[in-house]
Amino acid sequence: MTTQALVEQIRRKKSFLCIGLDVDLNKIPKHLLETEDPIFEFNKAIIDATHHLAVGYKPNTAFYEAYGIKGWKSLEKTINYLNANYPEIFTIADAKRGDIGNTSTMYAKAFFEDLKFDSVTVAPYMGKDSIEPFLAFKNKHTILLALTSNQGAFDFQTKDIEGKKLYEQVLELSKSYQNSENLMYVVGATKAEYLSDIRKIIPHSFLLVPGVGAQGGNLKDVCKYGLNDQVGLLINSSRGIIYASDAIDFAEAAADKALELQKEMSQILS
Ligand SMILES: O=c1ccn([C@@H]2O[C@H](COP(=O)(O)O)[C@@H](O)[C@H]2O)c(=O)[nH]1
Repeated sequence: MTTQALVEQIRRKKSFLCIGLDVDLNKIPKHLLETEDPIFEFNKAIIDATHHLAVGYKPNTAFYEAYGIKGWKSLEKTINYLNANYPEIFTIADAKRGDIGNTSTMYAKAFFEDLKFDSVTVAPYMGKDSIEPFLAFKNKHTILLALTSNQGAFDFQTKDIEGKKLYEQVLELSKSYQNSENLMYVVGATKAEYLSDIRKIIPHSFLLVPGVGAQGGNLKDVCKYGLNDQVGLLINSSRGIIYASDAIDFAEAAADKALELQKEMSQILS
């Protein structure tokens, strides 16, 4: 998907919401456990109930890998279902990959060619030759971890190195990579106070912002400095939406939570 198609969808739906599909079999309604593929049935119901309110879905691959080959099959069915039924939706494989060049190419093929995701999250720690293989794919997006939402972000990412914070170095250096127009960045909603400085370095890039909802991040705080002329934000909420109810009405309850965020976004955009 092109960035322009994503921006058009955001403007049409008045939403920049991304719903995280982090499926935990201990948290989903019990009746689904009797079906052949509970993870897929759960995702399908959530997607059907919320697709008009969200512009993206983000399965975190850990929640599928944890269930072995069955989990990977559920991930494949989920992305195929999205691409077949809602082709306008932006899809993110939250896999946090990155390795030496030839291995990164294989990761990129797995997520962009085999599973046909629009984007994948990548860790920047191994540098340029670990990231450029992902960037080589046209109309696919590489979402680089910049300043993450967790407490451990302060262990390394905010450390001063030669007068700049490490995450600032990541943002600046990555702009010089080949095909850097295919880059987006992860910035946690819990780090909203850094967004004004971040926007000085990457004013035009899209940011994937997890941490709203269960982690305590706030939509308004993020939008204050995070928005740009193309909106430039994808706000993710996973547990706060998909586990709104563990009863038969789970999909409707998720839609209600998604609607609350979409309404707030619609107001902010107008
Ligand atoms: O900095 C980061 C990077 C990724 N995540 C992921 O986003 C979701 C957040 O889930 P919630 O339930 O809305 O808290 C999850 O998949 C994380 O692994 C993040 O939270 N922070």
